[in-house]
Amino acid sequence: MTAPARLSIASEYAALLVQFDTWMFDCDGVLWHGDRLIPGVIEVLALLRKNDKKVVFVTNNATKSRRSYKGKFDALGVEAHVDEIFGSAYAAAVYLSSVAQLPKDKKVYVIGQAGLEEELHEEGIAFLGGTDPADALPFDAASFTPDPNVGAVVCGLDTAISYAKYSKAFTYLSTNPDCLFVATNEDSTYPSAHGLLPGAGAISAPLRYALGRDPVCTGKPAKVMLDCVKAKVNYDPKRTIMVGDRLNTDILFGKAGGLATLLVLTGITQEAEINGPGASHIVPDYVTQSLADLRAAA
Ligand SMILES: O=C(O)[C@H](O)[C@H](O)COP(=O)(O)O
Ligand SMILES: [Mg+2]
Repeated sequence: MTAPARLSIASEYAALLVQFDTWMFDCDGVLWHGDRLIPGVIEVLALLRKNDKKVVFVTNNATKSRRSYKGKFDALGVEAHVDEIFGSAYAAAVYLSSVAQLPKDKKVYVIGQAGLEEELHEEGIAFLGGTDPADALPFDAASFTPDPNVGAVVCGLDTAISYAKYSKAFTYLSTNPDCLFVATNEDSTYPSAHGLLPGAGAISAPLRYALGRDPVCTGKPAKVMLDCVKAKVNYDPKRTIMVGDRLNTDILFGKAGGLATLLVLTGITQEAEINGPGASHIVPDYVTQSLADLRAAA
């Protein structure tokens, strides 16, 4: 199994800058932890833009829409434009409208937060559940009447998850064989500003177990996520690099898309997963400790 090239000297970072015109960045664990920016990120992104590089952000975090991510970038002082931002909430909405072609009279039952609702709305898809306060009330099976127009259940990171939400989603999916089951992403953990927390994959897991059925995943490494990028961004895969912190989403996404891959160790992946006997079979092209290391290329 080939080993990744461990970057360490300025000339190696400078060589990457010359070799790649388009830089795709994962967000959680690469740019920030929660609302805490990783030091050096602003300088590196500014260096890339100064060198006329294309910058794209591709996050599996479905809690925010592209528009609300633009607000987060602005608040953190990071230059970003809505058309450079791609989230798994957007990919899920595009999947439902353009790939699954959910009939216009059908609705989506949402397990997730405002980002998912905003992207569904933007795609003209009606939904219920999500952040609706009524959905947080205790579940009463005797009085629950499923909405007959629900044609899909979409599950994303939901920090207000409840048994009531699981029961409604389970009812829609178990009583209607035609009801689509979509997961925005399957990240097992979320690198918050205060350490790891359960990720979206841990939110959909109880439904998968109860149903004995796997959802269609629209986030990285799924092809539909890269198709969303391709539809808006013109790039040459041979001169594009994907920078991520998780092997089974970001690096797999890059490899599947024919991109070069750079793993950073500021997020999920630990050293033992890329070196030694327990190393993963998913091998990035390059590894560096932090995105900030690219400042050496200046
Ligand atoms: O859903 C999750 O678990 C998190 O959003 C996860 O951190 C994915 O975010 P990304 O690293 O793709 O920005
Ligand atoms: Mg990440």
